[in-house]
Order: sequence, then structure tokens, then C-alpha cells
Amino acid sequence: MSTSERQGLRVTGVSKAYGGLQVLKDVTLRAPAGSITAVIGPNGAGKSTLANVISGFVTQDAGQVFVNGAELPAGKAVARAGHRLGRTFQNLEVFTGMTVLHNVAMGAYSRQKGSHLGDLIRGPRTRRNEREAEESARALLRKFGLEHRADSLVESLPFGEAKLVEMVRVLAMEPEVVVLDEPAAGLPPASAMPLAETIAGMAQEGIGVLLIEHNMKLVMSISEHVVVLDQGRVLTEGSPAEVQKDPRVIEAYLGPGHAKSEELTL
Ligand SMILES: Nc1ncnc2c1ncn2[C@@H]1O[C@H](COP(=O)(O)OP(=O)(O)OP(=O)(O)O)[C@@H](O)[C@H]1O
Repeated sequence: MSTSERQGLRVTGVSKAYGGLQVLKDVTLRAPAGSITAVIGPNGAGKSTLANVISGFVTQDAGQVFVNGAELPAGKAVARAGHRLGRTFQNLEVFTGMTVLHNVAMGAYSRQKGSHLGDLIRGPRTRRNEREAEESARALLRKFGLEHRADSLVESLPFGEAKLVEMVRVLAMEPEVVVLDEPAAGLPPASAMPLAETIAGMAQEGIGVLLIEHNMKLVMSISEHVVVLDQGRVLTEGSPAEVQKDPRVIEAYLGPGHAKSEELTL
């Protein structure tokens, strides 16, 4: 697919309620290919629910999600790999009991075509797929400076490296769009720079990145566009500089009376 055909992620009119609580209200946004779009908002604004709807873990009540113009079936997380949509989680999601290499190879394996019967009897095609998945996993680990960890169990890694493994596993899927749910959460400050470089690298490779993040420094330094969610609605959107100075955004975060002469530096 050429870069001009890649439209990235489009979310239109998504709403979701839990019982009487309307968590998302008519949310529309885009995360174009080759750029970083951030979603920020105070606690409880609906950011993780939005990530869950986009990645098919939660079924929306209304609205659609598209990757490169193709509508994704609501609530079908497993179908996302076929549509090249990858996602990382707020809480680390890695396959414990498996090596770093095999964790990343699972990402590569998910994009390969095979048959269930072939997988069951481990026919020649399955074995070739496994070999190829491991080779591309190894190449990615080299690229991200994790090659020396290939044979370690993923749970033996420091948290920051395990987070990076999760991200590399998503990249092994060769995604068109990635949703990163608070990638900086729990990371030591020293890891912020390599993380920013990794995310920027995704966009440079043409991926549409939707970055859900509380760390304003990270958001403001690498995002092209920022969407602000508040109480389930899109409050406003714009460039990092515009959003940072917007009195409505400052009020949403800090409460009324803070809007004058302040800038968002959370
Ligand atoms: N499965 C659920 N059942 C009921 N309520 C839920 C469920 N998931 C989320 N909520 C509620 O929906 C609202 C939005 O939650 P969500 O986790 O999406 O917000 P958030 O912006 O990601 O918050 P944070 O920044 O704290 O992670 C909250 O009031 C939350 O309690």
C-alpha cells in the first residue's frame, strides 16, 4: 500500500455507556498515517474506553472505527491483526513464561496466513512460518537494542525493557495503525527519551499512531495533533501549543479559576 493510500485511523461518532454512565459521547477523531495524534484528558475522561473500543475489546453503542477506510467489526479484538491495528496496554501485557524472542515472534506470527489444521499438526508451512516469525523478531530485537535479551524470560526484564518488548511485539505485526495506552506509565524518567524516539520512529515508518498519555512533556514534544477528551466528549483539539494554552483544557484538568495566565504543564 502506497503512503498516499494510507489513511490511518478514523473514529466517527463513537458512544458508549455503562449502565447509566455515558462514558463516550459521539467521539470523532483521526490519527492519520505517518503522524502522532495524542488523546489527553483528566482521569475518567474515557481514554482507555476509547482505546478498548478501537481495539475491539469493548463494543460501542454507536459509531464506527476505520483503518485505511475499511470499517472494523465492533467488539472483535482478534480481527484487528488482519486489519493491521496494534495496541499496547496501560498495564503491561506480555506473555509470561515465554522468552522475549517468542513474545515478539507471536506478533510476527499473527500477521502470517496459515491454516488451523496446519498449525495443529505443525506441517511444513507452519514450521516455515515459525522460522520466518523468529527471524523477523530477531531483526526487530536487534534494531531496538534488545538482542541480548532474546532468550530471557520476559518477566525477568526490568519494567522499562518489558514495556519496550510489548511495543516491539506490536511492531512485529507490521501494523498500519497503533494505539498506545499510556506507554510512559510506570517508566523511570530516564526511559522517556528512548520511548519518545521509538514512538516517533513508528510515525516515520508511516504508521498512524494514536498516543493516549498523561505525561504532558512526552505528548507535547512528539505529537502533531492533540485531542482533548473530557467527560467522554471531545472538548477541543489542535496543535500541542494551541491545546496547552486553551483555557477550557486548563479548567478541565485543574478546575475552574485556573484558566487565566496558566499553561498546562502536568
Ligand atoms: N467496565 C466498566 N464498567 C463500568 N464503568 C466503567 C467501565 N470501564 C470504565 N468505566 C468508567 O468509565 C469512565 C471512564 O473510564 P476510562 O478508564 O475510560 O477513563 P480514562 O480517561 O482512561 O481514565 P484514566 O486516565 O484514569 O485511566 C470512568 O468513570 C470509569 O469508572
